[in-house]
Amino acid sequence: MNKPADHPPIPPRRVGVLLINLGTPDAPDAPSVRRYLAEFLSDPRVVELPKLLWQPILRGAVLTTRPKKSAHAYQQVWREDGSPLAAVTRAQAKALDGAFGPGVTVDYAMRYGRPAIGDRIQALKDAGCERILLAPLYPQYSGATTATANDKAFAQLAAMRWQPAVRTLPPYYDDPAYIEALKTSIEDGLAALDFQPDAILTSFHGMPQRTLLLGDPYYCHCHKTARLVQAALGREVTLTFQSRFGRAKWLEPATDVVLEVLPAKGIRKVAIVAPGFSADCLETLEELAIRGREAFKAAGGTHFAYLPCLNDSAVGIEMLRNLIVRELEGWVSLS
Ligand SMILES: C=CC1=C(C)c2cc3[nH]c(cc4nc(cc5[nH]c(cc1n2)c(C)c5CCC(=O)O)C(CCC(=O)O)=C4C)c(C)c3C=C
Ligand SMILES: [Fe+2]
Ligand SMILES: [Fe+2]
Repeated sequence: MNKPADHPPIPPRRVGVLLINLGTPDAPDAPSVRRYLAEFLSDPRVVELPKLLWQPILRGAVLTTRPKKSAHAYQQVWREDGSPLAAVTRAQAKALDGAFGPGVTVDYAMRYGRPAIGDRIQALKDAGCERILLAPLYPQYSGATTATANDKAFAQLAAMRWQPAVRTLPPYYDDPAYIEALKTSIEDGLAALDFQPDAILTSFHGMPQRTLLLGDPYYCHCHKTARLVQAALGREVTLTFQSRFGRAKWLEPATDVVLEVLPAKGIRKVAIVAPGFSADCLETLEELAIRGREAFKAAGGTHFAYLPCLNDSAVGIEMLRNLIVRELEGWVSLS
């Protein structure tokens, strides 16, 4: 049967992989940070307070003070190619594009800001992707990260007449490929130091403690990752939670508090790593590598090293490639 002359174009069938991360401002200035924070902190998966209570606080107190302070922090870590989180995620997508054969396109999107998840799903579909793997790059699951990224993708699907089939990448907090990549990366980082640390800290982004009681597995996923990293390294690691936000009680122990008390306990040399972040970002480069170092030294610490995230390192990309190949099984043959 012939196609009617006005039939919509049909591109060749492809598979898409969409890497998703949190998102970041477009520029390190207060108006851009304000726009970003307004979207991020209005997400009910992130701040779980009734809208009528939270929006006045957000619009009144938070968005009038925090953007300026955060913009200053972003300026400390901004790169020539933009925000570290955006630059690294872009590099990860580039490194993985082509790694799954000619029929698979790898792209990336951000939950907040740009490139928007909805736009990239539509672009993949327009390019012929009838099957899409959504890959939120959070090793440990939480409602505030993994779930909201998937929600946003599903909201786009809800508006599409011809939806692609989708799969989602499960959290990989205990995946041997992830633990092995962390082990290699940490060992390489330690070997390059001119000192041997008395303690290794694994710092994970915090969450309100209430989320644990409400059934979010994030806390347990972080603990399992830390325990497996400890076993893989064959030495003790100390788990901490960073980036406290707001007045509620957050998961403990807090990274900044631990860094400040360690020197008094005779631990004056530390190395700190952030296994919960797939890409270095404000929270690692400014909060840990800059402010963490200052706090530790001010408290009497003598040696401090921040070990980078897996980013687009060879081991990091190989790990992501392994996870993704597994999830694409049955969609593409890659033997
Ligand atoms: C890796 C997992 C993350 C969890 C869990 C998470 C929870 C969470 N975060 C906030 C508030 C803020 N986070 C901010 C930055 C930020 N958070 C993550 C990751 C997780 N957040 C990343 C990767 C980043 C960095 C973004 C970048 O541009 O580099 C910020 C903005 C920066 C600032 O003003 O400090 C806020 C605010 C809450 C409330 C929360 C849990 C409910
Ligand atoms: Fe955060
Ligand atoms: Fe922070």
